Amino acid sequence: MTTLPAEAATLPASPARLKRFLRNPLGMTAAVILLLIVLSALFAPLIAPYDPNQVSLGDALLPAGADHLLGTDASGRDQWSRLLWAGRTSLEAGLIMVVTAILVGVPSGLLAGYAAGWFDGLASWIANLLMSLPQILILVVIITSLGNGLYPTMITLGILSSPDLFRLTRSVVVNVRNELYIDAARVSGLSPARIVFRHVLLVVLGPVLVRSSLVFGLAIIVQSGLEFLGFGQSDRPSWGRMLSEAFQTFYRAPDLVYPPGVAIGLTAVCLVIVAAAAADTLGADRARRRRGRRGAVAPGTIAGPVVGDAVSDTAVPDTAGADVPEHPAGGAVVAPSVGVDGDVPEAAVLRVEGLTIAYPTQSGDDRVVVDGVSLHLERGEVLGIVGESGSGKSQTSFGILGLLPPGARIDADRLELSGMDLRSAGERELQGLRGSRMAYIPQEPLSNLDPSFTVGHQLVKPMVRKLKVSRAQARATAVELLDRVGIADPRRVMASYPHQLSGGMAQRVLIAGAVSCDPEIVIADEPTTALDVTVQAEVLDLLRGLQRERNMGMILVTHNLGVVADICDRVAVMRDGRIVEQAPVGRLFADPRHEYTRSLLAATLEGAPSRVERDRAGVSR
Ligand SMILES: Nc1ncnc2c1ncn2[C@@H]1O[C@H](COP(=O)(O)OP(=O)(O)OP(=O)(O)O)[C@@H](O)[C@H]1O
Repeated sequence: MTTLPAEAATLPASPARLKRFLRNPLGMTAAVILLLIVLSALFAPLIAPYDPNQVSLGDALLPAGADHLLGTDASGRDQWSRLLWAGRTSLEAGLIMVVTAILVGVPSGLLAGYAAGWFDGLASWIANLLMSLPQILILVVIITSLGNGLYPTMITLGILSSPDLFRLTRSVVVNVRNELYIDAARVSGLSPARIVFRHVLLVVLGPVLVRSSLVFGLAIIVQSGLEFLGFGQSDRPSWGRMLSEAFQTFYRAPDLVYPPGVAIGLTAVCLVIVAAAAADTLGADRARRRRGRRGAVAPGTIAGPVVGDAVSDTAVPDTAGADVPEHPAGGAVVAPSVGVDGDVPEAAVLRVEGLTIAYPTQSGDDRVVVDGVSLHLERGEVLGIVGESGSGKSQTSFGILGLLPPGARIDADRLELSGMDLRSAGERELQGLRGSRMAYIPQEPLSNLDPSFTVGHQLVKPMVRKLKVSRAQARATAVELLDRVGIADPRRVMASYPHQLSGGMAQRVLIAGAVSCDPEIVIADEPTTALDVTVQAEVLDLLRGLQRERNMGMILVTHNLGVVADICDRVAVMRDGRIVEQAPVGRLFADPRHEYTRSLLAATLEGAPSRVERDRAGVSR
């Protein structure tokens, strides 16, 4: 998670995507045919030589000729004019159905997939119910009670086909919501609604558009079928009605079935081909991005673990900052931590006292994962939190940021940022603090950038929103920041997408984003774990440099005592949710007092004598 990839207002320009689509000859041909069909329907009043309903019994069943391009029907009506006008009805019908299906299916799918919980259960149940209902029976009931107008019929059909889009949207959102860049957006202080509109909707858009074209084709076929069966308005020509009428005179004029039949078939087939070509284009795009994420690792960097692992490893919360529930009075909070926080200076920017985080278990007891942790952070200070995996380092960080998942119970005697009590802050207030006063730097740089937006977008938007500066100002600051974090060609990188960056570059971008709104504290959670050793040292130097320049308080979560020795002022050693020892770095390395600290140091030094022992032996460092 990070403060950075918060917002992006527009869809990224995608000339490459368009080019790929244009290079697909089948898709292009189908798109052109569709366009001609739509234009001819739109301009029917101008193009059609006759009134489509003008009966002239004297001209009945005339063959195709100069006067009547496609001949006439049994009532002497001009077939070409009827075909053009009928296109309007059929396309309008398709549009009504597809728009209804989108309006019903997509928002509900977004909400169900993103918020989950009871709404997901209810919406999925309704979708299953709609899919199991006999649709033709429902249509007959609707037509009988509301009449056979185009709107009631097609809206009903739209509602009946919305479960398809609901399921598609929901499944895409369920996948996307676990992406780290969505967590990053939460840390940056975006509300759930903004996250959905800025980040999730964009990912859903492609598959939904593709599926909607198929629904459109289906709508035209279904509407034609209904007209063929005699449902529909007799005063409005449609392809289905033309087909039905042609069948009535089939033995006398069999050719009359061709124009409406070809129009229905051609439109439906073209829609399917365009949908398939669009799906191919988007699929190639996604594959490229995935390859990019795995492969866009520059020489000297290594790819990190897969996203899913990263999420579980770091126990990233899975929903936007839930309201922080109280720890149950007298709950299963075990003995307080034996860690020592020393004297807390009045100027401390962050004060945490007795922080306890617990999760309910199936047996009904609480499992305490952070147990009475007390720590503080001054401006300009770097506090390292070290400890083995699962010791509660990340949970402590998320507790401070107010980003624990639902179900987490949190309690603290004190939790203050510059004197502000975070325990009583509401979710909106916390959203306001995250990304501006409290920033976060994650361990998975590439996964924490939204692949859909350029680096520039992802740097500029949070500044515009949080600092209320103009886009131009934010852009200028972003370029300066990229330059400061050691990116060689900031303007080019601003226009790049995350898959075009190496892991080290992406982490520099995230660091630039984290400090862009001048936070009071930065929490860096294993910021160098996914990077190559050579890049690690540079990134640590960068972090230390920025932290000093901007006088920020920084919490550095790490497994690595070497990193602590390099850049931390104080260090807290965690084990099993408790701080077992907390001391200035020099003291801790020279004179580790807790047995666990000594074992950590011994493991780090791989059997080498401790500094105390070396000092005693007169060995200089
Ligand atoms: N949502 C959750 N529900 C229940 N337990 C959780 C949840 N998230 C984390 N935990 C537990 O909390 C404990 C502390 O996890 P945390 O992620 O803080 O460890 P960590 O020290 O940061 O480890 P690592 O260095 O591997 O990231 C772990 O035992 C973990 O299983």
